[in-house]
Amino acid sequence: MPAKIPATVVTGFLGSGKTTMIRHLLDHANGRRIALVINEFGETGVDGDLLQGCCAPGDIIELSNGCICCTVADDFLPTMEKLLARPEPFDHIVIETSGLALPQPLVRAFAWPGIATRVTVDGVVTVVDGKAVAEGRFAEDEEAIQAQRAADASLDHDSPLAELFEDQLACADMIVLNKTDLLDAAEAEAVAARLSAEARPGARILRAHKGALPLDVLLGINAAAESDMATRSAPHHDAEDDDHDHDEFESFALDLPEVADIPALTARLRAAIATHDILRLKGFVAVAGKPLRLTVQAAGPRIETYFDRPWGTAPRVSRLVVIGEAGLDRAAIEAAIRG
Ligand SMILES: Nc1nc2c(ncn2[C@@H]2O[C@H](COP(=O)(O)OP(=O)(O)OP(=O)(O)O)[C@@H](O)[C@H]2O)c(=O)[nH]1
Repeated sequence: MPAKIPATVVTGFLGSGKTTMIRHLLDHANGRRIALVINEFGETGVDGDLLQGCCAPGDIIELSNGCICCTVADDFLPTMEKLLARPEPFDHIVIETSGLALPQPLVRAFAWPGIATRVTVDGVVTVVDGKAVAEGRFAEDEEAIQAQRAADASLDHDSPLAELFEDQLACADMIVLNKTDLLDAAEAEAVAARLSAEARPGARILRAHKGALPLDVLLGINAAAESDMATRSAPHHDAEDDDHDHDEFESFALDLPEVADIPALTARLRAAIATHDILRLKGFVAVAGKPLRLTVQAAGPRIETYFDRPWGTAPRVSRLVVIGEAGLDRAAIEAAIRG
């Protein structure tokens, strides 16, 4: 029987640096043929666009019908079948889950008949925004939990952000403590200690800047993760409990006219993010007089803008995707960003 194709599942919260790490990996693939499956939260795909040119065009598949962990049977398995049916086999498959996905249901799908004999999960790599952890963005608000429990004795769950974070860590073979450039030595130590307390035994924790880790470190872990799922659940979950919906989070796209003043746009974005607790914002903006499109990225409070490539024949449409916990005040956010 031919050897199974190894697949790496890359997970990690919104904006932690998954796409950046994968871009680095693909740029250093040294001729290895890697297929990429990308899943994003929200209907506008930004990651696939950012990764264009890294693989042969047909080797990137975007799944945009909702979060991969909820659409495994309808979307993910047929996609794998198609990849496996290609006449030229891939050396490796990399799957970037959405920042809101639970990795467990996806990894479990690799045990399904039809897939199990042909692919194996080489490893689950969880990317962590070290600065966000240091700032306590995934920490429990103990007072709020106690107040909720006091009000409803049957209630036994943590904040959606904290639960997701724990689930993503509990599944990992390797945890990438990313964004070390934003941490001092003591913060980095404290974050690493927190991660190792929540990681499964034996999971490696690697520090990284912009996810720049060698391919041979990220790939080739040989974990066969689909075969030991019982060890990959966070304490708040039963081993087989994939119960998960995304009602706790929402996203919308916002179209803008051409922008003349980038610092003014950034200031409006900063104010909107702070006021409305936006978790993630990303997209492309047309700037007056500029042939290149402006990529705009915000992970929590930090905003990055850079010109990446000419619009070419694509319409100069400025579009930003906004993601936050459910209940975003869309009208107010739109007004704040438009100015
Ligand atoms: N300062 C700093 N920024 C980083 C680092 N790695 C990634 N970023 C930035 O963080 C932002 C989000 O990075 P992405 O790679 O798009 O994150 P992601 O996890 O793919 O995001 P989603 O797919 O939306 O969940 C971008 O602005 C990156 O340039 C890092 O090591 N340091």
